[in-house]
Amino acid sequence: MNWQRRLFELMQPQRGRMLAALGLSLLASTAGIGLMAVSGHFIASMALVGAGAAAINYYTPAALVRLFAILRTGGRYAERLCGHDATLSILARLRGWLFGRLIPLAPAALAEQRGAQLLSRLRADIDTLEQSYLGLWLPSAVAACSALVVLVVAACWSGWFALLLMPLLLFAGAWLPWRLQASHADDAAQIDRDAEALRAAWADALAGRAELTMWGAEDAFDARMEQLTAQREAARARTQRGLARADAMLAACSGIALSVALLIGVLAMQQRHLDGPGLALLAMLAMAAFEPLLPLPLAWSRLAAIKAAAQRVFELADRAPVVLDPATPVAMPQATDLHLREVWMRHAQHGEWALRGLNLDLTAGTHLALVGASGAGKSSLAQLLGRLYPYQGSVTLGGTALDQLGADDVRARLAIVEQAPYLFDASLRDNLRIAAPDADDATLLRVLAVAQLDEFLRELPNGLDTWVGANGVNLSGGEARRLAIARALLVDAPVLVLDEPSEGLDALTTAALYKSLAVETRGRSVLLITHRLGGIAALVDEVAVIEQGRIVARRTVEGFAAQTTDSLRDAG
Ligand SMILES: Nc1ncnc2c1ncn2[C@@H]1O[C@H](COP(=O)(O)OP(=O)(O)OP(=O)(O)O)[C@@H](O)[C@H]1O
Repeated sequence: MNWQRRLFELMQPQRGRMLAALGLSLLASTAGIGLMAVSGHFIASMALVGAGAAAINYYTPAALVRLFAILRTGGRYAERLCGHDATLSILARLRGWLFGRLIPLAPAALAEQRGAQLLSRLRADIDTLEQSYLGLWLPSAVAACSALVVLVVAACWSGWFALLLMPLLLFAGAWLPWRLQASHADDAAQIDRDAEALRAAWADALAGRAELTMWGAEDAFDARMEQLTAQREAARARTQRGLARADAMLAACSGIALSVALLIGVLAMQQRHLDGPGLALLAMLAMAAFEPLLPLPLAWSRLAAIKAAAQRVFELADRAPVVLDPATPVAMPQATDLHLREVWMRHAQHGEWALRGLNLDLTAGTHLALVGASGAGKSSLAQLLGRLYPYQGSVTLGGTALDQLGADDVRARLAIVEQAPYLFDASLRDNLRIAAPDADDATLLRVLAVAQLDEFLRELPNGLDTWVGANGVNLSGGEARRLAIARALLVDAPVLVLDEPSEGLDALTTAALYKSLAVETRGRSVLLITHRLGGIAALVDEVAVIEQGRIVARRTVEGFAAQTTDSLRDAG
């Protein structure tokens, strides 16, 4: 299905408002043409009366002038109201539709997209698509219908006049805008590419300002921005020149039409088929016929951008989610033993394997640490358990395959605190309540105490109402991580997976955190992912070692500590 059809289908629910705006716009436009033509006739008649040449019926044309003027002004006002209402509804629908499509894609099917860049590009694309109705299709439809009305009126008076007017209208209303958009398609693509590159550069400049300043790379960065801006402006200027040429040619067409009308009109006057006011009406009609065509060059210069935006949006929306919920999820088992057999997983479809035939058992109530070097695959395992990425091999929870269970059911059993948890631009309370919307303040304070944030909270003048900022920017890394741990504790899930919870914490706080977590999670399973071994004995009973995506050893925590000491002694 081509992109226009799909776009129209998406706009279908707003069909009524769109048609109403079209009708009103057509009314305003034809009333404008009528006003010009009747005014010409009326003024010429009045001049003749003034010269004493004739007596005329004053009332009918005066009433028509008033009627057309009212219809033109009122129609234009109502059309704007209705058109913008339709556009805003289309915008809301497009945004909602796209958001609904994107949610199941993140993160696996959007692996190659950067969050901020994706967001700003989609925003720009949706804004461009929003213009498709009001900025392109509506003026085109109005111009076509108005031209048809003028041709019918002209044909009623003289077939020749209509025949001569038609090619001029076709040239100005169809060929000119089409030619303009075709000859500037490369410029439109260039503007689009440069805008995308500039958006990415701006996102980098804002996020990486400190690095750019620190390493003295600001000038090079600024030069790149300037080059992109200059390139885009050059393409814009070429398009503007094309637009100016098209406008001039349109005005020339209108002038030629006027000359044709005068020529035919004068000939008709000689044969006494037309009087002076009739000639003025004809001339004004010919000129006014081109008025609805004036927005067309600009409207059609938008076509390439609209097409590119639609194709990008549909390409993204058509992507299949990589992790699919089963059509009929199996009922959640009571048991919570977790078994992984020969599990392979990677982040991108053709990327490197992060887990390579991993085997791991976490029977109910076990507290296990997963340790390994950076890049060994620890976080990948947490992401797999959170059902964010597909896998090969067998993963069972309570004896049922993980991919047979509903994703929400799995998440209710498995609470996962990621290595870089996301915090929302909201208060501490709201960030916690995302996990348990009904939790009261006492419950929140209790889990914050378990996460060793009670002292921190006491020092905050606004307590739970403290604003954490976008992605917890107002908190330290360690505070943000502990807030995420507190949030996970609210779920009361039988299996808790903690990815590097001690990152950014001093040894004393780490020890206190592990101790309170040990009490809080008694009877539940814990998978502690870490590369910092200090203090883990307070929380876990066993340690599994991961290397290059496989478990290579598993020991009691005491056995592991003894072996590590021996290895260090041997190395020394
Ligand atoms: N989003 C991603 N896209 C592509 N590859 C990834 C992604 N995340 C991790 N990887 C790759 O997967 C492999 C395992 O990474 P993972 O983050 O699981 O390691 P880790 O043991 O948790 O390391 P660290 O202790 O440094 O966090 C690495 O080779 C890494 O480069």
